[in-house]
Amino acid sequence: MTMSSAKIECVLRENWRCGESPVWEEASNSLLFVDIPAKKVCRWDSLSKEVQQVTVDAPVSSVALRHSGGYVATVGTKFCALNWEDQSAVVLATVDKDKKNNRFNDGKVDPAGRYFAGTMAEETAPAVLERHQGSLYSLFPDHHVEKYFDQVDISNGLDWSLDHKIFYYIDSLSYSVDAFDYDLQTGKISNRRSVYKLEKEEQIPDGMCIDVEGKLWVACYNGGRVIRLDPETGKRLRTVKLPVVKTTSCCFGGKDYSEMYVTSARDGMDPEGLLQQPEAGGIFKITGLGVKGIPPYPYAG
Ligand SMILES: O=C(O)[C@H](O)[C@@H](O)[C@H](O)[C@H](O)CO
Ligand SMILES: [Zn+2]
Repeated sequence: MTMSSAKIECVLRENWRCGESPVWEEASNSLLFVDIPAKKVCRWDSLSKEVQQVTVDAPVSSVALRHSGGYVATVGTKFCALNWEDQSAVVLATVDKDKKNNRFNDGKVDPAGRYFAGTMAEETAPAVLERHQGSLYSLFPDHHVEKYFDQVDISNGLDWSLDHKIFYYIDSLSYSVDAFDYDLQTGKISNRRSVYKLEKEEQIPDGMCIDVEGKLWVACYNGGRVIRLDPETGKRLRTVKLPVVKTTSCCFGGKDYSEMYVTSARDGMDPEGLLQQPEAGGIFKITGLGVKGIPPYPYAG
């Protein structure tokens, strides 16, 4: 089998501090993403190339579409509804009330419209933090929150298998991509196991998304790459390197979800690294991968 050759282009060079949570919004031909420490939710119009930004009052770690309009986002330790027009955020639920140093990290909506997101202790430097402080939660459509487990270091990438029977999850400092059995009816998870352990040069697993063939794409923080994994065999199928080392997350978007978008960070880089990687903190578009993605699910509440 020949692998199609990928083309990588930096489409936005605004040098975000920590770009994360890319989400394609088909209705507006836009890429949504966040800059966590800058407390910004951004929307890049792929046709006009304009970026709009909404600034919130705490680190914002993920954003998702909302069925009833607008978006939802994880801000600090709160699940919020975001109204783009008047730039307001309404709190839907708060987690980790006893953990003042915690914040949410990555989040994504499941195929039934529940918004999953996990927490972590705030970092003093990338991947330097008090360990085991995080938990994984989901916000149900009726706005109640369920907690799945605690003892998480850095709650990160997540997605669901195409048949909705498996939930994939990354706790970054475990250097593993894990799977759980998933019950879509109840939103319950069980039977945790590892499907892939990262190799040393792949560094820290961060954001993740699934493609139409059921294979997983994982952005490797400090590894400057996205890797494609077969969760059934545990084998890495492909490595696509990017011109920046702090690749944080990935999603499919564009026409028919045939393009991949990758976010990156510049926080934590020294002046020399920034000189060598002027596109650090940019948003990248990868075309010619030869495989498509699936549309993101909107929050149902
Ligand atoms: O965006 C995230 O997931 C974290 O908030 C970031 O700080 C880094 O990606 C992390 O340090 C890598 O492990
Ligand atoms: Zn992340």
